[in-house]
Amino acid sequence: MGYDYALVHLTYTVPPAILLSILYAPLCTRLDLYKIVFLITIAVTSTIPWDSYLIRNSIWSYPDNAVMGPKIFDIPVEEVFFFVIQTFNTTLLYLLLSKPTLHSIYLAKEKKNDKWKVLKLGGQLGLALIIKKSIDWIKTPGEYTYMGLILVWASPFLLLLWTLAYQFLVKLPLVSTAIPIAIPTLYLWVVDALALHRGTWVISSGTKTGLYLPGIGLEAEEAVFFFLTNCLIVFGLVAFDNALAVLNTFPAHFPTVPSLPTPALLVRALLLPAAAYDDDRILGLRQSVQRLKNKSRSFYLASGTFSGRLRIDLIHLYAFCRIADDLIDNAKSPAEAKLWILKLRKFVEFAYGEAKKGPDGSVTPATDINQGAATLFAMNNFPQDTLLSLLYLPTQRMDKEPLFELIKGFEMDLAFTKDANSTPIKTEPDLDQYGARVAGTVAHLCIQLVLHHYPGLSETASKRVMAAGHDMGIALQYTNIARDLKVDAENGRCYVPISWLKREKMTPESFVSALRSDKNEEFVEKRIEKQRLHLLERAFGLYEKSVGAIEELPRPARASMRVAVESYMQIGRELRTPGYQVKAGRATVPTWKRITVAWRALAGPVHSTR
Ligand SMILES: CC(C)=CCC/C(C)=C/CC/C(C)=C/CC/C(C)=C/[C@@H]1[C@@H](COP(=O)(O)OP(=O)(O)O)[C@]1(C)CC/C=C(\C)CC/C=C(\C)CCC=C(C)C
Repeated sequence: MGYDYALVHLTYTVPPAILLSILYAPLCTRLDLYKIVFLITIAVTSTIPWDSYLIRNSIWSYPDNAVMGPKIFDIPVEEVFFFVIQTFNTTLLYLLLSKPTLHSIYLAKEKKNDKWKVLKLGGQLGLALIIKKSIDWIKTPGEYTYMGLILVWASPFLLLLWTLAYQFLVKLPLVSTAIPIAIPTLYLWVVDALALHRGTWVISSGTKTGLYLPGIGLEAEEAVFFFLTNCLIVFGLVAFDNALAVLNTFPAHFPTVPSLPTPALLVRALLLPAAAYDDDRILGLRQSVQRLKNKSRSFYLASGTFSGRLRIDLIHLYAFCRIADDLIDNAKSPAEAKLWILKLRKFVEFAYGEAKKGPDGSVTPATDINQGAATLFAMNNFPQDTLLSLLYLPTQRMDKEPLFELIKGFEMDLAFTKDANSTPIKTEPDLDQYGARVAGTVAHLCIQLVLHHYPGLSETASKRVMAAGHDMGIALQYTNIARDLKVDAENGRCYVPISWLKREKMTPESFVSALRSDKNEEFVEKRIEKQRLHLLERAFGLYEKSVGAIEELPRPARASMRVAVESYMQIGRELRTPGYQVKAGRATVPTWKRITVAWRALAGPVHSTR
């Protein structure tokens, strides 16, 4: 009896497991736990018979003085623990690295005889040849026996996973495929070489090739073994995510998706022929994600922490809001902006207008991509690259009133006709109303989506979170205005209420001129800063009043909502830091700080104005 093998775990496999667990804990969902347990169960059950066979046939062995003693089917318990910990570590690394990935956008509809068929067949053929060769090697015992045994065990699983998930294995970013294979493989090569040199485990000499990995002197079989086992784990996870992406993306095939899909449902999703995929849905999602990625660093980061169909709905909602705001903001004339407002209203009317009431009073809701009037209207009136995002706005899951209110908010901006003095924001209540329209509404819609996907909150609690969300939306809008004072001034806009400016003996026009100038006297700069701080004071007042309500939201959306709010309010915290200089007209939050803020928000309630 000895502790050498146990020591290998204590020194090399357990510390990374602890580190990865600490890093991933705030991001971990029930679905992630399900994936981890699923993968470990498959890894352990599929490896035990093979490993046991190898030990009983003396391909490798463990000196008595290196292991503690207890065995399962002749395998030392330390070795069984190895299957568990290796799968755990590689899985956590994969989950961590692929958190930002929205898997649905990597699905691809297949057409007859396109490149996908060739690729799938090529991979299958390659793996089938490997299986054939390894059987030949096993049949003639000798120096290729161990290599043959490794390949004959791993390749059929790889063949199966390739057949089910080849699209994702090829298309996913390398950070979700190659990196989580490469890092644990290189690490385990070093650990294995050290253990072999110490004699913790021994490979018999008659059944190995005698080839070594240059540099660390590791047997080729061991190098192949660790590479393939990590491939198996990552391929398995990719197939799992492929199945989830199919389930989440195609409601026509899978109307409802349980929070923890059964293995049978996952297999059914993987077996859906890629020719049956709805490519408009995939393209629409790709366009909405691209818009989110290009336009908002805060919400893009936050979107990665939401999951399933809620994440998809929020991304389409963001795209709709962004498209509407941009069409109006970038219009070449007030007349064009007015026309966009009319068109947006009409589009929303059409999008909601298709619900039909039957003679018995039953309501047939509009389908979420309206093949009827809304589609036709959008095709005739909106730019090509906005169509799919508009059409996939999740109208059946949200009220229409907030959307009309949002458009009313955009309409308020049209009042800035001649100069900044024509502002519609005369008093603080005017600014609150503007914030309620452009942001309170967005909060209402976001919360509605959350409550649709995670139902069960009582009516009173729902009302409470809606009211708090409304205030939080206004808080974000105040922050947005404080950040964009200079940018808005360049466009002749001033959102600071006239009543506030009056106290400083300023008008919107003089305030805008000061913001545009680089040569202000110190007292003018101080006045500008005072207005910015006043806006932020109100922003944080509203934030403090409403932030607690996030903890009343359904648990699966709580932490993600915290990230969305906190990563935006961080802009306000930066602006409030004494001595902070606004660069290029806009306050930005460095990436490392964004990630830290998001991580802290995921870990638990934040409640901080500083
Ligand atoms: C995670 C994810 C994808 C969320 C989507 C959130 C979403 C739909 C945002 C829409 C943003 C948008 C373009 C709205 C148009 C009107 C507008 C410009 C509003 C301002 C947003 C700023 O966005 P951005 O900085 O990108 O815009 P500009 O560069 O300035 O043009 C706003 C500041 C409003 C955003 C308001 C919210 C997202 C609501 C926040 C409140 C909650 C989520 C509720 C919290 C819950 C409780 C219970 C308190």
